Amino acid sequence: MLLSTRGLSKQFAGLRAVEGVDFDLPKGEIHALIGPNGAGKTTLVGMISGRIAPTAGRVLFDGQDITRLPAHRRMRLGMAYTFQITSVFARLSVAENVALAARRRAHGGQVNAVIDEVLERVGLPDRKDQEAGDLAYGHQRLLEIAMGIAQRPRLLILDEPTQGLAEGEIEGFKILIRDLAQEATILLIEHNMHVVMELAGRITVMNFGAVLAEGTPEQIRASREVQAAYLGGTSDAAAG
Ligand SMILES: Nc1ncnc2c1ncn2[C@@H]1O[C@H](COP(=O)(O)OP(=O)(O)OP(=O)(O)O)[C@@H](O)[C@H]1O
Repeated sequence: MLLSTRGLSKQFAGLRAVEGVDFDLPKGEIHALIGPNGAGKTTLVGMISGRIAPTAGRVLFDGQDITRLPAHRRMRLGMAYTFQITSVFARLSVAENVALAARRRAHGGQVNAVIDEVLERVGLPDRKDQEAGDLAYGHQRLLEIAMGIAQRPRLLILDEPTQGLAEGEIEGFKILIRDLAQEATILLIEHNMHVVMELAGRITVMNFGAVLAEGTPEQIRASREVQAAYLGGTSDAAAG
């Protein structure tokens, strides 16, 4: 396993946002985390990445207990995280944004090589010198992914990466993720069920802070519990 959680829990005041989650992510998998709004997905991933301190439980990365490691130390171990809301530096150029991320792992002349390589991979090589804030929204999301890849992560966590993307951009995103999966394990919080069903090898469904179901896309699509969580059990919500 590249990543495991055991009994991972977070309470905000009286609210149990995440409760006793045991989660396992094998190396090389594309894994989707889905669930209704407020199910606890972002909180769970926040505890995995080190942005949120758990109330109870443990996080293991490549066999090491990292529960108490700060986020920047987890990055150095090979975790990269892109946010739900774009987090690019609007006044810096595309290349400068990538350089900030690349310097976490590369040095000197290597940084320029990493910039060229990752911008090529996400399809933004022509945008290198443009101010990031001037990019179209979909391109800003791709830039964020480029910043993630530039850290050469072993685990890449993407929080709602296709939100706000146009249909054509989503096609490009799927190709990009399949390509990235050759070298990194991918954990994807995603609301677009078509993307989830096409990309994910396995899916974990959360509801009310707990894991409701886990399985292949076929198993999740067929699960009555999952259908109930999404639509009161009346339809095949998980299919689309
Ligand atoms: N900092 C916080 N303080 C208090 N409550 C919070 C905080 N962060 C999240 N919550 C609550 O915890 C619960 C889980 O939220 P979380 O954002 O993890 O869900 P989610 O599954 O990611 O939802 P969405 O799909 O809408 O992003 C929600 O009820 C939310 O209101």
